[in-house]
Amino acid sequence: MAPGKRSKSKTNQPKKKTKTASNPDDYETLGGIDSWDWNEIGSQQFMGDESTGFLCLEEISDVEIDYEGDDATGKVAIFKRKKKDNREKGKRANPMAPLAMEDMKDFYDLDTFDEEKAAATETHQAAASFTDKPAKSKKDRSDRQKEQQNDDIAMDNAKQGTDAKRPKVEDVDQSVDVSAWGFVKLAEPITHALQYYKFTEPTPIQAKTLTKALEGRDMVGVAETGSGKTLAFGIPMIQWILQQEERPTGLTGLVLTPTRELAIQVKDHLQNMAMFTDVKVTAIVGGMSIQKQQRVMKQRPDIIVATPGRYWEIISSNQEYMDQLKHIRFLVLDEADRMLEKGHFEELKKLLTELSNKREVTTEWPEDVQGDTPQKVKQVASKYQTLIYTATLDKEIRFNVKSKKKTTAGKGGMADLIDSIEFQDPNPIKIDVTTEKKVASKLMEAKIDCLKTEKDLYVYYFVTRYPGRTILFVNSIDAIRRLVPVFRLLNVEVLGLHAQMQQRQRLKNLDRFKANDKAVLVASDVAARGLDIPLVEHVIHYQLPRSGEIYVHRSGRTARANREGVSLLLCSPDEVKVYHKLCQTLRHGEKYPDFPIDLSILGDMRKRVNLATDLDKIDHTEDKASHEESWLRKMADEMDIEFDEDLVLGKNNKERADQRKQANRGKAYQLRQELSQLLKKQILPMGASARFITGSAASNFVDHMLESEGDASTILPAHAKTRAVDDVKIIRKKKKTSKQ
Ligand SMILES: Nc1ncnc2c1ncn2[C@@H]1O[C@H](COP(=O)(O)OP(=O)(O)OP(=O)(O)O)[C@@H](O)[C@H]1O
Repeated sequence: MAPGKRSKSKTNQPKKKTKTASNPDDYETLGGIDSWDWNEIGSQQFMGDESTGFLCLEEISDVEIDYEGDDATGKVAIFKRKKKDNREKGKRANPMAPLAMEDMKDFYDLDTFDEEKAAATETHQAAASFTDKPAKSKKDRSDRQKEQQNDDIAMDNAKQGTDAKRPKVEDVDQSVDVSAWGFVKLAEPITHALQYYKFTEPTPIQAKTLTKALEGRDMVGVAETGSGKTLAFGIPMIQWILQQEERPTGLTGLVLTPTRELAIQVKDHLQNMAMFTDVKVTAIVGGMSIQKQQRVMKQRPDIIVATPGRYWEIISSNQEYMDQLKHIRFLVLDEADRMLEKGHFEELKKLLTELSNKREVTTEWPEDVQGDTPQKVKQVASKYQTLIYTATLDKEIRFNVKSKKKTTAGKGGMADLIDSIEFQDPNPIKIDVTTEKKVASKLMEAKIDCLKTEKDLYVYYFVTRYPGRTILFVNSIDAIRRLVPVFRLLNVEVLGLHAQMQQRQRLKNLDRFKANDKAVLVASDVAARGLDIPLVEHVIHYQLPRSGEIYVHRSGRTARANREGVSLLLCSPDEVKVYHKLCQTLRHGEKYPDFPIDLSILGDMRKRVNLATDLDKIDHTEDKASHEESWLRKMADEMDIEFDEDLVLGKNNKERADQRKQANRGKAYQLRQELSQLLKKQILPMGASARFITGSAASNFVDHMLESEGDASTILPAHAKTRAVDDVKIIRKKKKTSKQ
C-alpha cells in the first residue's frame, strides 16, 4: 500500500520491552500483528480527509514483549498476553468492507429531508465534519466505543425501525388538493403518497407522459434536469402492479441507471411513492456486498433499480435470477444517454440481449417443472413496456471538443442503443418537453473571465460573497485533492466527491453536504448526473465542461423542482474555444453574461488565497516526506530490523532533509499565523478602513455597515446581503435594455 494512502492505522503500539519474570503458563503467545485481536476505536465520524484517507483507528491492550537472543546474536521480539477468561473479543474495523443496504439508506432519505432538523443539527454536524479529531483520552475512547456499540445496535434494528417510522395513511393530510392529477385515474395509495409529499400537480413531463405510459405505450421522454422524470416512469409501474387482479409475484420492473448514487436515489423516490402499498423496490449497485444483494434478490422485489454492471454480475451466474427477466413488464432506462458511455454500454447490451432471449421463450420454464413433467405456464409478461428517459437527447449538444467525435455516431451511439431495444410498440412515443434553452427555466447563467491561476480566488470570492449550498465541478480528481485542503485553510466548509473515493466516504460527504446549507462540494462529474440534492443554490464550473451535455447535467444540480439557481462558468483564456462551442450549441451563439464582481475587495481576498495556497504546498511536501519516512520505519519495524536513518536516508541527505523540514516548519508556522490573522478580519472595500470611512468609498455601504455592526460573523460588512441569482437577474436586465 502506498504511503499516505493507508485505510487504517494501528495505534497504541504495545509497550516495548517489558521483561516479565512471571509464569509462562499464564501467558498466551500472539502471532503476527495482523492476526491480533485489535479493537476499533472511534465512531464513523472519525474520518480524515476527503480524498484519500485515514478511516479508522484500532488499539490492543495488555500486550507484553519478551526478547529472545542478545545484542550479539540479534534479538527477536516475542509478543504475548496474559491469559484472561473474561476478555472481550475485539471488534476489528473493516473499512474496506462493502456497505450494507441499511448503511446506504439513511444517506438517501431525500424526499423526507427535513430542513428544520437539518438546520438544527447543522452546527453540530458541521463542527464534527470539519474538525474531526481522534479520541485522545481513555474516557473519549470508551465514550466512542459505547457510541459505536449503540450504532451497531441501531444498525441491526434499522430495518425494523424503518418500518416503524413508515408513515401511515392516517398521517396524510387529506386536505392537500391533488385534483390536478385527476386526468389519470391513480390508485388510492399513490394519491395518498402524492398528498403526503404535497406534489399537488404533475410536472410537465409527468403531465405529458403519464396517460400514454399508463395505457401501456413505449416511450422516449426527454425533459430538463430536475423535472420529475423519476415519477413519470415510477407511477405507471406501481399503478400496474396495484391494478392486477392477481398480485404479480415476479420481478415487474427493471430500472437501469448509469451510476450507483442515482440508482439509490431513484429507488428511494419509488419507495416513497409506494409507501402505502406492499410493492417492494430495491437497488442493486456496485460497492455493496454481493451476499447481501443476493439475499435481497431472494426476497423477490417487484421493482429493481440497478446499475447494469452489478446487476449483470449477479444474475449471470444464477439461472433463477436470469429467469426473473422473463417476468419483466417494464424496462426503464434512466439517463439513457449516459449508458452509451464507456464501460456501461457492453453490459447493457448483454442485458438487453438476454432480456430479448427470455421473452422469446414462452413455455416450460425450468423452475416450473414439477417432478419430471414440464408444465405449460402462462407467460406473465405477455406485454411489456420500454420507457426511456433522458435530459439530453439532442445530438448537437453531445459534442466532445477533444475527440471532435459525435458520441452518437457509429457503434455505441444512441441509434445503436435504440436498435438494441425491443420496443413492442411499432411507434414508440417520443415526448420532448425541453425548451430551446435546454436548461431549467429558472436557472440564471453567467460567466467570469479570469486567468487559470485566478480561479481559486474567484471561487473564494463567490462563496464568501454568496454563502449557500454550492457544487464546484472540476475536470480532474487531482484538482479536488488540491482544492479541498486549500479552501479548508480559508475556513470554507468544503467537501470532496469523486469516483475514486471509497463508497462509504462518498455517501458520508453527500450526507454532510445535504445537512449544511453553506457547504461547498468540490466534485468530479460523478455528481453531475441525476443527483437530486435538495436546495443547491449554485453550481460553479471551475473548469469548463467538455461538452454541452455535461454542462446541462452539471447545471441541473441546481434550479430543480421549479426553484431558482445559478450556474457560473469560470473561463480562462485556454478555454475560449470550448466556451464558444458552448455558446453555439446551447445559446445560438449568444454569450453568457459577465457575472458582476466587486473588484474593491478582490485584493484582500487574493492575499488570503495566496497564503492558503503557499501553506498547502508546504503541508503537502511535508506530508509526502513524512509519510514516506514513516512507511519505511513501519516496514523496518514489521521486519524487525533496526531503522538506521543515516543508512536509509543517507547522512548528508538526512541533514539536508532535517534542515528543509525545519525551514518549512518555520515558514508554515509564519504563514499560518498570517493567514489566521487575516481570516479574523472583516473585508472592507478598497479606500475604506475599519476606523475611517473615506468620502470616496462611502456609498450605500455605510448603511450595510450600520446594519451589520457587531456581527463578527459577517466577513463582508459593507455589502448588502444579495443573492447571486438576483445579481445575475440585474445584469441580464441591463444587457437586455442596452440591446434595445
Ligand atoms: N409533481 C411534483 N411536484 C413537486 N415536486 C416533484 C414532483 N415530481 C417530482 N418532484 C421532485 O422534484 C425533484 C426532481 O425530480 P427527479 O429527480 O425525478 O428529476 P429528474 O427529471 O429525474 O432530474 P435529472 O434529470 O437531474 O435526473 C425531486 O426532489 C422530486 O421529489
